[in-house]
Amino acid sequence: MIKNSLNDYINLIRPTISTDIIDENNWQNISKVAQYLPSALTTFFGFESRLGTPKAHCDFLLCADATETGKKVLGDKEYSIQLSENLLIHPVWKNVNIFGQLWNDKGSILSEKINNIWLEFDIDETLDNIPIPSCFFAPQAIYANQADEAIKWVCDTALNLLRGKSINPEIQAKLLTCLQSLPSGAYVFQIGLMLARESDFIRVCIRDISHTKVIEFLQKIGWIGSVNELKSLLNDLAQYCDRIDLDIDIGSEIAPKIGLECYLERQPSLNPKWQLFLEYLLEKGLVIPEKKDALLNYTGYIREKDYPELWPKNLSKLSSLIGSQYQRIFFKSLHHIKVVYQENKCLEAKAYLAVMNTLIDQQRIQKSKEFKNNSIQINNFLSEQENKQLLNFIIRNKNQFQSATLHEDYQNLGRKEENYRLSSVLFDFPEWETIMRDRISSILPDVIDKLGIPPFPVAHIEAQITAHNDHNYFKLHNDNGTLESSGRVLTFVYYLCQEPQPFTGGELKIYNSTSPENLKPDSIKTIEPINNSIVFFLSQYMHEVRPVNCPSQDFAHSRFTVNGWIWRKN
Ligand SMILES: O=C(O)CCC(=O)C(=O)O
Ligand SMILES: [Fe+2]
Repeated sequence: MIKNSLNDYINLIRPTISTDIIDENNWQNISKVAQYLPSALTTFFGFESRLGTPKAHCDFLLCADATETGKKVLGDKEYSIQLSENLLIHPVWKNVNIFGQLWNDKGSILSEKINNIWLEFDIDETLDNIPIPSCFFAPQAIYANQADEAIKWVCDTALNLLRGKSINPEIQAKLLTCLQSLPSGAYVFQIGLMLARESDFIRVCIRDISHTKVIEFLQKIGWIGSVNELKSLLNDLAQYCDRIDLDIDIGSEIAPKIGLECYLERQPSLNPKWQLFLEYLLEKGLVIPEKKDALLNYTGYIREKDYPELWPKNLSKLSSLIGSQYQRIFFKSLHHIKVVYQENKCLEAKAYLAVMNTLIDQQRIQKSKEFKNNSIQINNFLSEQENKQLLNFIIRNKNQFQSATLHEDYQNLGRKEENYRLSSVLFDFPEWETIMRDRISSILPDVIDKLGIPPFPVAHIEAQITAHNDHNYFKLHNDNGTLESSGRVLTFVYYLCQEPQPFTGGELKIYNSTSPENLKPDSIKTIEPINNSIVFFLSQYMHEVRPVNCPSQDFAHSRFTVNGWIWRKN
């Protein structure tokens, strides 16, 4: 229908997405929407998948960003690409366009305050009319102390324009109460109207609200629902997720339905917590097995050379201009999973599957590929029986452990601050040390091969046993940064603990960097301390042990490791 429509992008990614997520019929309906929208509207779009039902049906959403052409398409009259006339006959699109015009006006409050806009389309079975979006915008963070100032522009300008009429004063008052009641540190990152659903509610999304503060906040703003149920759900989710954002709907009352946006760092291949989280959702009946598997396989990227015939024409033209150091890719990632809670209703989970079209630096890709292989984790390293025996040995020898912080060995790391490392260590365990050394030696050639590093002559294997109990950690360091430690080539860490795991946290994070100065947060590898697994990595990489949370504080419940270093002969 229009030239260079979003359908060019849809057709490209379509073959790479499982039919357990989006079936033929759903794709057709998504295309009916996308044909109206210029691809210049977005570099970041995605699908909302209901996980509990076998129906492979997603809704479609896209983000128009203030720093990209998306903003211009929505309302810059001078720009070469405009919203289609066919859309603008509808009042909702007219309002979006008027909103977009003010957003594009440099001196305006919207131009100052709004970072991006999301348009969300409910994809219906039979979709013959023009698509109508619900609309969310991302304001600059709004904290409690900015409530009075924010409420004015949010209601009088932003929501007013989108809705096409002023917001009911009762709802405005409720919104103000919500903003004022935000716990310290928490902020609103998104505000939306369900324009497609004829609902008067205002959706408010809140970030950096600790899960322990959610209930207090909800009660303060007058939410009615089962506090105990929600509390136990939040406690469960907090164990699997790195962050939970809170979505509430504000009308003259707070809606009983609460959305919990669950975020995990990185993608499933680099963060095993995704799998654990999805298994939890499966156990609760919130995701069907097919969709769980499809989600775990969703991540990936698409390059021009993979699908030359499907590659959008306008992008091919661009790629000849940008030169060979940069390459455009479509990157598919799991954005987050939302769990929806409402008293006396079944819980529901929805996944947000993102597609990002971005330029990447070839050299950087190569580097991070190399890094991905620079640690390996092997499960079931000892037999089940040995694993239990070693654990019992450690627990029996509790009194032989000494504080790690004070030990001279760690003074060698060049970090002498007292609180750099908190844990306790056992240095003397000759029988088990021999067993561990032998086992490690026997697989070492294979490990070196898998890591893709050149073989090196081994001098000796140094080992110790470490216990991380409640609030213990090991801050960022590397293991061979001093003259004395420079002969260490590989670090190994064998994890053991009681089952089920009596602590949370304690992940080992390995950075793609050998110095603390240029840590790249986009290439961190997270290792979960899985019982009876062993990890090997290059000692030169910066790494840290995240704080352990071990509520019982019982020594026997610690995160134990037999850890050490493989030295190079020189
Ligand atoms: O316990 C771990 O996961 C890593 C320990 C470590 O970095 C060390 O002992 O140097
Ligand atoms: Fe270390």
